[in-house]
Amino acid sequence: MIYTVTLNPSIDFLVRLPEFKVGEVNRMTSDDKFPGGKGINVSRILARLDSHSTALGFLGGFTGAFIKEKLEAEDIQTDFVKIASDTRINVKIKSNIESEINGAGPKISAAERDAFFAKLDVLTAADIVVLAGSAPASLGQDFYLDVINKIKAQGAEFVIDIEGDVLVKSLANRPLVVKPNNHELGAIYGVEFDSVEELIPYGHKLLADGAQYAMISMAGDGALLFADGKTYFAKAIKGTVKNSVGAGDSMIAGFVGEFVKSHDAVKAFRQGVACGTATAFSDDLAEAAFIKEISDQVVIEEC
Ligand SMILES: Nc1ncnc2c1ncn2[C@@H]1O[C@H](COP(=O)(O)OP(=O)(O)OP(=O)(O)O)[C@@H](O)[C@H]1O
Ligand SMILES: O=P(O)(O)OC[C@@]1(O)O[C@H](CO)[C@@H](O)[C@@H]1O
Repeated sequence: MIYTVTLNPSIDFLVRLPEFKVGEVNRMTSDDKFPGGKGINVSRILARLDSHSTALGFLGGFTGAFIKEKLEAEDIQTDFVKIASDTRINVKIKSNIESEINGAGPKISAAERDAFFAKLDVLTAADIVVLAGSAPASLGQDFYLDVINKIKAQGAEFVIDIEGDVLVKSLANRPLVVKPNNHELGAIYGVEFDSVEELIPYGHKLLADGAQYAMISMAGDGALLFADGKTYFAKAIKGTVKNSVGAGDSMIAGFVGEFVKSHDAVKAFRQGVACGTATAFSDDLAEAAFIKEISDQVVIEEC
């Protein structure tokens, strides 16, 4: 069974306007509200690919109720800890430039934190847990290290998609796959990359430091896979970007969903790239038929 953990879910409030003018009243031309947060996005894509997952984390207030209702309407099993504070709302501005304003997240009490750990008691060696996105400020990013210890103690595998030094610290526990984007990878190792070639040694470093597989996503510049000492490149597919929010999460979902079935990392990478690309070219997360259409166009070559 695949579990996803979203410690800090969000309603993604997507607003469209022709030009965003700072310091003035801006009027939207249209808007949408989506259930968001990285782990939740992974569960939503998995469901579209007919892969079952259970979404875990913290949800509270009217915002939390909205997310739960939307996930249940998509037949996604949920087992969130109900919290006293409201789940955050993240604003995604689609305009002449794309901007995002993400909340710090609600207060999580000690009892709510303990209730979350109790949910992990069900994990077994047959499970994979996808940990994705920020932790609410009240928990702190180091909380992930305790969660990983618990997952390992239960004998389960984990996948981690978070920013910063906690990602690096998690590598020693052998995550199944990690997927920093090129900017996150540069920030982790304190380097700036001018070309794809310059990224490659750092992708192998992720494996040397403990990751079983690593992908590096590069938005409109494609993606890299590091597997069994080899490097693979997937060239970006051309298309019209509608909303790239969740492209990275879709890529993780595609990889994990396929890897669970075939244990073939290259096949899983292809599905990951297809899901990420299809989401970038969709208003919400991608639908299954579009993922299939894009998948036929993905070309992967060994570098
Ligand atoms: N503009 C684009 N054109 C083509 N493919 C794209 C584009 N944006 C994303 N993709 C595909 O989706 C993958 C993941 O996207 P990206 O690198 O933006 O992830 P991310 O930075 O983690 O995204 P996010 O945090 O918004 O979910 C890319 O490697 C690429 O294959
Ligand atoms: O603030 P975090 O947890 O880092 O990221 C949260 C978020 O930006 O990530 C998803 C897209 O990847 C969105 O659904 C959500 O709003």
